[in-house]
Amino acid sequence: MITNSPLQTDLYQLTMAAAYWQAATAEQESVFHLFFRRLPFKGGYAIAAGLEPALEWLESFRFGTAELDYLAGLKTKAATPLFKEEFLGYLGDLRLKLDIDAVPEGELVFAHEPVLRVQGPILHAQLAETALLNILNFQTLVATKAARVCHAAARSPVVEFGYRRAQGPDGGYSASRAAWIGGCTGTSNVLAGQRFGIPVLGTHAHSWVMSFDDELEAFERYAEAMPDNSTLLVDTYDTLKGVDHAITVARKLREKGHELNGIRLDSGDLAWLSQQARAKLDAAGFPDVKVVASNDLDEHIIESLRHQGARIDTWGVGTNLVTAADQPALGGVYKLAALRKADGSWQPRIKLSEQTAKSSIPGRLQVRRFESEGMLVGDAIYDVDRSISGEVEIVDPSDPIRRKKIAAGTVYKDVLQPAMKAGARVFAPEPLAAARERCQAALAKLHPGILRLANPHSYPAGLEQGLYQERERLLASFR
Ligand SMILES: Nc1ncnc2c1ncn2[C@@H]1O[C@H](COP(=O)(O)OP(=O)(O)OP(=O)(O)O)[C@@H](O)[C@H]1O
Ligand SMILES: O=P(O)(O)OC[C@H]1O[C@H](OP(=O)(O)OP(=O)(O)O)[C@H](O)[C@@H]1O
Ligand SMILES: O=C(O)c1cccnc1
Repeated sequence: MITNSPLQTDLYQLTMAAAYWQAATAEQESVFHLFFRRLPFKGGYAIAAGLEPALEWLESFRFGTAELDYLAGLKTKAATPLFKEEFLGYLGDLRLKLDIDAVPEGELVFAHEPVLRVQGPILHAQLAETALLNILNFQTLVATKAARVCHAAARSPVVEFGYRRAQGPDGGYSASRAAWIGGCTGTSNVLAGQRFGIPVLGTHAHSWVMSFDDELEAFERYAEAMPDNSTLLVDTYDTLKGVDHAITVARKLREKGHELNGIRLDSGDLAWLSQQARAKLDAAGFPDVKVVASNDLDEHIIESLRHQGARIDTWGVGTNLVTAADQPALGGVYKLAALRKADGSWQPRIKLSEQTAKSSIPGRLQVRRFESEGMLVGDAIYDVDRSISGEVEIVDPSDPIRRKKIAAGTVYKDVLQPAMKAGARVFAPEPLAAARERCQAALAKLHPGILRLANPHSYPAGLEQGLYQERERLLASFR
């Protein structure tokens, strides 16, 4: 795995840092927000993930001798040093003094809402941008994909099998973590098991069967070695004969006081084969032997298989989950939203765009999430420096005609929680299971129409009316 380094950044962050330092604006107090503009997978929600590794990165931020020596060796086209020695001395002493307010891991997040609010000296906030985006974009994407896959599987377990096809060692490692937050039951990735406490699960490969002259012998030898942990892969030659061989082994195991765990299907028509396999296992007296299926599964195939009446108990999902194959990047951005003036007040900053919806949201933002009768009813992005109370009107920044009024007195919580103050953690790292539970609890509060995979209802998340007007005013001032 990559060890944390302050060089996990784009060169322009360091050249800007040098320029802030030279311009004597490095200490200018600023606020940035990390957010995305569109929900991934054309879905109705996203699941925030990656905060803990992001905090670890921020905490470990130090330029040591090796990093400074490397930067000292960088040259311009004119063969002069890119960075002044004095600036490198400044970097050597630099400790990030940022305040971080964040959406907790496993919590729901919607388009335009800050996943993180980063406040502190602008040079510090700038040096954190690239690593924060890298960590949060990917883990949020995979946690969301996992939540979709698990939703398709209804209550049956989904095991993440993706490490071999993930985007490199670190991609696979982060993906196992995020997939568990999003709802997977376990992973085949042993390192993720050790580091994060995720249950490790698995069957065996085709190579095991191919290493013997016949399949029955292969199954018998495996069951001898793993009498209480055998799920036999039955599709190497002829799947239904493979099921018969597995039943023979299940009988022998039972004679010795053990039970076969399951069989795995990895090719062919998984709906039909699972029904045939279930019928054979039940008829032979093995109703508790599970049918596991794998083979390029994703949420859409799983949903289709369930509608076809497939008798699959456990789903093994690799490639499409850990690579988020249908949308390989989230597109989260990190935008400056406010600067503190000499008198202590905050001055909003906005990035303009041709499309109003793509212009950034100014201010120091928080998200108020409203709930009625146990279900979420809407999110209002508001500026913490403008109080909101009474009836709240939410305006969709992509389509201002879409508005929703939330009655005064509706139950709410503010979603962003303090995570760091002046570079120090506010809370001890939580067990990963807490994020997973938070995710399950949050999804249970979403209307089924929003959870739907295809063409979901859109959850009312947008700008609180006062913030919307302030943004319009700022936009108009530039026109
Ligand atoms: N009943 C089904 N309905 C929808 N999709 C299915 C069904 N059964 C299998 N699939 C999916 O179809 C895709 C391709 O399966 P296909 O049968 O073409 O290849 P395969 O069985 O892997 O072939 P091979 O023997 O070469 O491994 C996989 O993504 C698989 O999950
Ligand atoms: O299809 P995915 O969702 O990515 O799930 C993981 C796949 O990896 C394994 O295949 P592989 O051919 O690598 O090894 P095997 O010989 O054990 O089947 C396994 O059998 C699954 O098909
Ligand atoms: O244990 C398994 O069955 C497994 C593990 C990784 C990839 N495919 C399958």
